[in-house]
Amino acid sequence: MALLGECCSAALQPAASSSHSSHRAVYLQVPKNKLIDIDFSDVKFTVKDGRKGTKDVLRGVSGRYLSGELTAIMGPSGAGKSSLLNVVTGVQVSGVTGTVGGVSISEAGGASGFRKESCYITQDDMLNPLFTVHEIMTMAADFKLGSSLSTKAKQLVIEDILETLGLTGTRETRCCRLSGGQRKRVSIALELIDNPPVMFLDEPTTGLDSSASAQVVSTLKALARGGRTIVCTIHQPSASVFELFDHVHVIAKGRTVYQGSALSVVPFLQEAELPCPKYHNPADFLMDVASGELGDHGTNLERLANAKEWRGERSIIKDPTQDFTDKGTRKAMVLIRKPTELDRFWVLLHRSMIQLYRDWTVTHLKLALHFVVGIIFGLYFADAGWDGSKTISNFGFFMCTCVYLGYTSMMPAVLRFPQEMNTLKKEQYNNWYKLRTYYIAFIVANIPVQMVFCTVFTSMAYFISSQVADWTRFVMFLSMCQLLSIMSESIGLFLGTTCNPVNGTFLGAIFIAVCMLFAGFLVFLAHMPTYLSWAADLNYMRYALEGLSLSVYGYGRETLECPRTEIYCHFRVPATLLSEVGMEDGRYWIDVSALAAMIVLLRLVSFVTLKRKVSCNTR
Ligand SMILES: Nc1ncnc2c1ncn2[C@@H]1O[C@H](COP(=O)(O)OP(=O)(O)OP(=O)(O)O)[C@@H](O)[C@H]1O
Repeated sequence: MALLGECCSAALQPAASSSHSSHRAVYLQVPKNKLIDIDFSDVKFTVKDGRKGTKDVLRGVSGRYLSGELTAIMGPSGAGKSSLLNVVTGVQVSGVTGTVGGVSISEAGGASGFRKESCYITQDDMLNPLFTVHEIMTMAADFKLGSSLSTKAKQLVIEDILETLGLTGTRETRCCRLSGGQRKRVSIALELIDNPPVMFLDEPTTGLDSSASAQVVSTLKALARGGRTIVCTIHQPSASVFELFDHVHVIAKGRTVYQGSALSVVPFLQEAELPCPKYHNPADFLMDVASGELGDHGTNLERLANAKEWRGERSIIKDPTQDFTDKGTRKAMVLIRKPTELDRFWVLLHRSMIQLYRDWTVTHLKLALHFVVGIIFGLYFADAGWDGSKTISNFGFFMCTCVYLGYTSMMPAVLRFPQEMNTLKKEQYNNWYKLRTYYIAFIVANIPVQMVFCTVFTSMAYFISSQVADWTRFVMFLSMCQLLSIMSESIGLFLGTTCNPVNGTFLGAIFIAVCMLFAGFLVFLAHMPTYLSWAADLNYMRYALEGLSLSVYGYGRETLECPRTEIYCHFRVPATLLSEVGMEDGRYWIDVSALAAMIVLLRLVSFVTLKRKVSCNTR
C-alpha cells in the first residue's frame, strides 16, 4: 500500500503557487514520512572500449540530492550526465561501483531503497499517438491507482494534475498533435498520478524553445516544493532557467567540477580565479570552463568543489496540512492499494483493443488487403477445387496460401515489440505493470484480430476457387490456416525480440523461403531424401500444407469431376494426389497438435527473450 498524500474533496490539496503560470496553482504534496534524500558516493562506471581497453565514464562521483529541491545535472556533451542519472536510478548496474543510499551498488544490484518510490522520465516522450491526453491519463490512473479510488475521484485527480501542469486545454487532444513542451508536461503528468516522491528526468528541455523550457522547469520546481526530490539532466540552460534550479551538479570528464546552488556559481568561479564576465550567463561560462575551452581546470575545480560547501539554504517544504487547517477544511489521507495484475490486465487489454481499432494501417488496411487478395487468389485458382484435371494447381493453391499467410503474419510481428520497446521499458521501470501481464494482454488482444484477417482471406479464396462445399472440410481448412498464421506470427515475435528489425525482417524472409523448400510442395515428401526428412518434420509449413491437403482431399473425399475434353484425368481420385506427394499416411489431428505445440513453445520462448531485451540495459 502506498500513500498518495493528503487530500481534500478529490485527492489533492493546494500548495505553492507558480509565478510562471496563470492557472490555478495546485500541487500534489508528498507526505512528510515519504520525503527522500538521495546520497551517493564514489560512483565509478567503467565500460569496455575497443577490443581489450576500458573507458572510465564516471570517476568517483559523489553527491547529495535533497527532497524539496530541483537538482540539475549539467556538463558538456559526453561528460557522463546520462550515465550518472542511469546509475543513480538503478537503470545502469553492470560496470558500476560505489554506494547509493549507503548501499553498495554491486551488492544491491542497483535496487536502491527509493527505486520503487521513484519514476524516470526519459528524453523521448513515449506517448501513444493514438490516444488523447485524457485517455492516457485515465489509463495511467487505472494502472497506478486501481480501484482504491472511485472513477470520479480518479477523474478529479487527473483534472487537478492537468490543471497544475497547464494542460487542461489539451485534454481532448491526441498525443500526436501536442507541441514539444506539452508532450514533456504530459510525460510528467502521467507519472504524477501516484505522487512519486522522487522524479528523475533525462533532458526534459531538449527540443524546446526558451519559454517552453522555462515553463517545464518552473513546473518541476513547483513540484519539488511539494516535497519531491527532482533530478534532471540539462543542456545549456538560459540564465533565467538556470536560476530556477536549487542545486546544480556539474560533471566534466566523469568528475564533479561543481556542486552547489545556482546562485553560488559566480562566487565559486571567482574563487577558482575564473571570474565570470559581466552580463555573461553563468551557466554558459561554467560550461565553457567545464568543457576545457579556457584551459584544463578540471582538477582545480574538483578540489575546490569538494573543499567547501556551495549548497544554499535547504528549501523549506510547506506543511501540506497547513492550508486546510487554516481554512478549517477537513483533511483526509488516501491510502492507495496497488491494483492487482488482473486489474492491470484489463487496462492493458482495453488499451491494446483501442490501439488496434484506431490504427487503421494495422487493422482497416490489412482487412481490406486480405479481402482483395483473397478474391485474387480465388480467381487465379478458379475451378481448381472441383476440377480433377487441376488437382496439382489446387495443391499449388494450398502452398500459395501457406506462403501468403506466413509472410503477412510474420513480417508485422517482427516489428511489433521493437516499436513498443521504449514505452515498455519506461512503463516497466515505473512499475505500471508486470511484463507477463503485458504479454498475456497482447496475446489475448492480438490473436482474435489475426484470426479475423485469416478468416476474411481464407473464406474469399476458398469459395471463389470452388473448393468442396462441405462445412466440416471448410472449418478444417480454416482452422489450419489460423494455426499457420498464428505460428508465423509467433516466429515474427521471436525474431523481433532477438534481433534488430532489419535483421529480423531479413531472417524472417529467409526462414519462410527455407520452410517453403521443405514443405513438401517443391519436392514432394515422397521424393525427399531420407537424411533430410528431419528438416520436414521440424517444419511448421509442412504440417500446415499436409493439414490443408487432408482437409480438402483426405477422409474419403468422393471422386472429382473431370472435363470431357480431358482424355486422361490422373488425379480424379483424390487419394492419388495424397499418395503421390507422400501424405497418404497424414493425420489432420497430428498436424494440428504439432502446430499447437510449436505455437505454445515459441510464445513461451518469445516471452523469455522479450524479458531479456526489456531488462538488457538494467543489469
Ligand atoms: N554502455 C556504454 N558503453 C560504452 N560507452 C558508454 C556507455 N555508456 C556511456 N558511454 C560513454 O560514456 C560517455 C558519457 O556518456 P553519457 O551519455 O553519460 O554523456 P552525456 O553527458 O549524457 O552526453 P550528452 O549530453 O551528449 O547526452 C560517452 O562517451 C559515451 O559514449
